Order: sequence, then C-alpha cells, then structure tokens
Amino acid sequence: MAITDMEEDYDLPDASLAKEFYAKYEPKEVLGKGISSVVRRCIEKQTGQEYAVKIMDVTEETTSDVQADEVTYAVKKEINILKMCAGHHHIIALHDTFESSTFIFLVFELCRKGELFDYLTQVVTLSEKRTRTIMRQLIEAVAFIHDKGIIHRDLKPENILLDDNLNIMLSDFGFAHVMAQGETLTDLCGTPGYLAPEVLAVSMYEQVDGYGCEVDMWAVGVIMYTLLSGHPPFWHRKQMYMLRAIMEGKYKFGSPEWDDISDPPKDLISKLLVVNPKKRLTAKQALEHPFFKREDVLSISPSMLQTVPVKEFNAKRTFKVAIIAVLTTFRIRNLHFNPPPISIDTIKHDPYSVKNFRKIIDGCAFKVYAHWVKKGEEQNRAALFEITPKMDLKVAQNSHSQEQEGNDSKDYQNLESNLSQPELLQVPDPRQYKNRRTESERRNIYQKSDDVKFFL
Ligand SMILES: Nc1ncnc2c1ncn2[C@@H]1O[C@H](COP(=O)(O)OP(=O)(O)OP(=O)(O)O)[C@@H](O)[C@H]1O
Repeated sequence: MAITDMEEDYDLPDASLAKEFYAKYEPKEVLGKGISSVVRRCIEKQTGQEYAVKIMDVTEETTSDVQADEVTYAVKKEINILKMCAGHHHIIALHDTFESSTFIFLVFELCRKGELFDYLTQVVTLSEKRTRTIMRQLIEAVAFIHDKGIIHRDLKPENILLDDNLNIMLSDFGFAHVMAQGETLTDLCGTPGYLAPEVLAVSMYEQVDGYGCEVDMWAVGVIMYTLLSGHPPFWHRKQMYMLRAIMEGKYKFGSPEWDDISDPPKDLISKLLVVNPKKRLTAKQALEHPFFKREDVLSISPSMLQTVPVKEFNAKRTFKVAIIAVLTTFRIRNLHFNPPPISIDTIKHDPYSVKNFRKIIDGCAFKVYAHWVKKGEEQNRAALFEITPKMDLKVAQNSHSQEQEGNDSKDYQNLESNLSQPELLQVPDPRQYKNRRTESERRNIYQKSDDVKFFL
C-alpha cells in the first residue's frame, strides 16, 4: 500500500539515518501510533515476510541528551525483557532491532487484527466462551512471565494484540521489570483504571510495603470484567471516587448486564479483584479455576486419551441422551422463531432490560463513543467508557475537588493530583518524548487524557 499524504506527519526516518533497517526491510503503511512511536507494516526483503516495525524517535528538539540516554536505556530494558519472553505463543515476538543515533527500530511479528480493545469496541461484549479462550491465553502468558520474575505492570486491552485467528499476543513491556528475589516495587506506574489497590497505597501511605507480581492479576480481573460486561468495574467520572472504589475493592455485578452470565466467571473475577494481594489468585491458581475446566476436554492430547478409561456402551443411556438432545434442539428452535412476547410497557419504560434492545443500544453507544478513542495523538481510550466529553470532565473534576475539599481525605487528594499531573514525570518513560511536539502540545495531550501512563 502506498504511503499517503495523510501520513505526512509520520515521516519516515531519513534513509541516511537508518541504512541498516532500509537495507533489510521495506516500510509500508502506518498501523498505529503510540505516545512515543509510530508502528508501520514492513516487509523483510529477503523472505517477503510481513512484520510490524515500531519506530521510535529519540531526537526530539526538546529532549536533552540526558533524556535521550534515558529513553534509550528504557527501550533497551524493554528489549531485554522481550528477549527473555521469546518463544511463548501468546507473547509478541521481537524479530529484529536496529539502533541509530536518532532512531530505534523494533521489528515485531505482525498482528493484523489490532488491539483487543478495538475488537471489544466492535463487539461490545464477549461471550463466556470467547472470554474463556482469551483469558486462558492471557493468564498463560502472565504465568509464564511471572515464572521468570517479570512483572508487566500495564496489562489492559490496548496492550493485547490479536493475530489472524484472534489469538492474543501480550505486548508493550514498557513498564515491565525483572524482580530480584524478595524485591518489592514502589513506583506509581500503569493506567489508572487498572491499578491495583497496593500500587495506590504505596503512594498514599509511608508505612506500606511495596508491591509485586500480584498487581498483574488484579489487572487481569479488571480486563475479564470488562470483556464480559463491556465496561470497567471501577470506572467513575470523578477520579477520586474511582480511586476509593479501587482501594476498597468496591464493584458489583450489576443488572442487567450480568444477569445472563453464569457463576464461574463471576467467581473467578471475585477471586482476582481481592484487595489483599496475598489472598488474590496467582496466575497458576487462576488457570485451575472451574471457569477454565469446561474446555479442557477438548485439549486432551492423544497420549492422555490412552490413559482415560473407555466407558462401556449403554444403549438405554445413549438413547435417552439422544432424545433429550432432540427435544432441546426443538425447544431452542421454537424460542428462536417464536420468542415470548415482550410488552410495549417494558419496551417503553425499560428497553435496556430486553437483551436484543440492550445489544442495539450498546452498539449505538459504542459507535458514538468509539470515534473519541481512535488512534492518534488525541486518543483517549478512557473516554470509551465515559458519558461526558473529556474537557467537561476536567472542569467537573476541578470543581468537584473544590466542593469536596472538606470531606475527602488528604491522602486521596494527593494521590489524585499525582495522577493528574503527569508533568511531574521524572523517570525515563519513552512515551513522554513524542515525535517533534512542542511542550505546550504535549501538556495539552496529557490534560485531555485520563488514560495517560504515568511513572512518578
Ligand atoms: N505487532 C503489531 N502488529 C500490528 N499492529 C501493531 C503492532 N504493534 C503495535 N501495533 C499498533 O500500533 C499501535 C501503537 O503501538 P505501540 O506499541 O506504540 O502502542 P502504545 O502501547 O499505545 O504506545 P506507547 O507504548 O508508546 O504508549 C497499537 O495501538 C497497535 O494498534
């Protein structure tokens, strides 16, 4: 595909600055844009194989030499972690890397279906079956990295990519860290709606221990809740309320969106969204949960089959099962073609309680809000789950803070102001250093976005 005028903002690095990359790869169209990078499809000249290349500019005019060094250091740390994770089916594979004095190129396997987040905006919610497949793959990836002592710290649907067969690939290890034996962390980093209570606690109270790998399992719980219901468990228009809800682990399986969902997924979520990290399920324990047991029969290997005792044929039982199956099929068919009547009153007063209407309403809502979360500099993914425009939210937040000053604890106010002042960023987060952007533009972006990643 030709590189269009619309992409002129995303200029390709000059050939003289990235000779090695151009010698091996042919860059193609832009696939997406992160805060610090542009991702393009590219073709490996020798093999004709397609990949995705993440191009990071480390020469922004406003970036000092020290910051450029920090960015390079942070990317190298990410590369090392990606190499440690090589070979797992559900972790993005890093194929190649190039570094010039001005750009860093990371060549990844290509995930054509984009982010799980975008998939979710199209389908609104996922079925239990689809959720089971995705969550199993995600938790297997998390179990794998935890086994190696790696903590991800930014698990969310935006960082989960989908391949052609809708299998997941865990990506974006920008905040990942290899934990030393017995180490705990105290950095406040991640994305607000997915932060575990203990991450918030370390920046609120001095006497609190650091946090560990358990924070990823909290985020796994938030993701699972979001996939099944179409909205996150702790979101609140006023950030301070959201933080409180997270700290207290207050969320609910509200009606009607959870009415048709069975107990096992709810039980698993409730064992992940546990405030005390020591009582939260680990990745390995989560994989043992009954929610994942149903499909296990399908994954029995031939060698295991030999050890499974064969049941004796019982004609009466087989006949009975066949009759039940036929009757059930008729009932389901009947219900499909002759659904029970819905009263006009119900539709008038509570259309959302009727499943079909609910799907239509949700679909429309997502269509309206989705344009706010399109990729690009102004992306604001948190807005997907909001009902007020972002700038109003900012005003509402400010006036709310004033109103509540007397009531809300100082700790929460401090924490909230930390979260909403990413300009306090100190640590080498490559995401700060946007391609050729002025300081005021950058500030504007952060102010508009609740989804800003922070690292204090
Ligand atoms: N391997 C890939 N295959 C296909 N598309 C990709 C791949 N990697 C990234 N993308 C697309 O490019 C976009 C930007 O990717 P990137 O990893 O830079 O995103 P980000 O995590 O939002 O950025 P940042 O880490 O700078 O905050 C993603 O939203 C995704 O849609």
